Amino acid sequence: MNVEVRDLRVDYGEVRAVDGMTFSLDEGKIYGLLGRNGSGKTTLMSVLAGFRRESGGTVRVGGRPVFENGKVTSEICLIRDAGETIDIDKVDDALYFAEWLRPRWDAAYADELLERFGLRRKMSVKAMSKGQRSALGVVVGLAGRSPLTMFDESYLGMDAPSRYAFYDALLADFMAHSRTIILSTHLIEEYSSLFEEVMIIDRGRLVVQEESQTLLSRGTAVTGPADRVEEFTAGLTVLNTRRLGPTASAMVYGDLDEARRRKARETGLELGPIAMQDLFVHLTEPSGDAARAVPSEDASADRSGDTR
Ligand SMILES: Nc1ncnc2c1ncn2[C@@H]1O[C@H](COP(=O)(O)OP(=O)(O)OP(=O)(O)O)[C@@H](O)[C@H]1O
Repeated sequence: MNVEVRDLRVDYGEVRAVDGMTFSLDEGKIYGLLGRNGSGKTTLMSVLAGFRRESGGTVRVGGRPVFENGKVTSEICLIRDAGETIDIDKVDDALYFAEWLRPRWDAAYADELLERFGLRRKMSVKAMSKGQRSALGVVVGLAGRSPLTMFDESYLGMDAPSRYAFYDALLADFMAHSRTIILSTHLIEEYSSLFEEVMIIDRGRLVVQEESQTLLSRGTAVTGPADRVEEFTAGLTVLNTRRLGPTASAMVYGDLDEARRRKARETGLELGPIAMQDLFVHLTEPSGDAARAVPSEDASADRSGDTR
């Protein structure tokens, strides 16, 4: 299901949690939603799921408004963190409700996933560990096959083997049953290979929306003698510089064409990739407006109010 958001604002009293976001999401893609604590990820997804009404702007999912629109919300699933299912008695009840709510529910697949995560239908939800409750959320989110499925830090408490089982199941099921998936996470490196596109939000605003590979290709680590690094990076957007004695390593954001890359190598500089997590940290630096200084085309369109 495609998503169209225009100038979205969400206020909690005096607090503006989402501050004028405009973006579009395509059908059949996996999006990573990244942002520091309190940047507005949960609020944004709550509005996309129809749990909360927007304070201003418009939200359309599959071309239709979402809030208090049962036809649309039955096609949307937002799995939040592990505490949410705690009021439900047994795993069986959680699955019963999920099946009742979700028109595309696949019961056989739900059973397969339960087994994969070591869960049983008779288990008491209250007695489950945090990781087991997260795994139950994953089962509900995947077996629901909702055309817009969102997982909001749904890995909390899950150990590494369970998280990897989640990533494998998500990719395999997405390949078999295409839908729009949004994954919000702080485990950026672990998740990054799942994302086709990345959205970075900062203080309620969208600062980057890029294909994952494009975003990664915009970051380059330039390493070598400090004076040459300084000379080479003059005029470029430098997110961060580290010095170790006479050597410096600068994190450059922006496209470096082949001529520049050749020049760097000829002057004895090394060029390397930057991890998505490092890019994220520096693009959302509270002190500097790095991302705002070097917006992606999509995000700059967002701020100027253009449509994509
Ligand atoms: N119910 C609420 N009442 C008042 N303010 C709220 C409420 N929920 C969220 N906020 C505020 O809105 C802002 C965005 O919060 P939100 O939970 O959407 O961020 P987040 O990006 O999901 O954070 P985290 O990564 O820590 O989960 C924060 O400043 C938060 O304090």
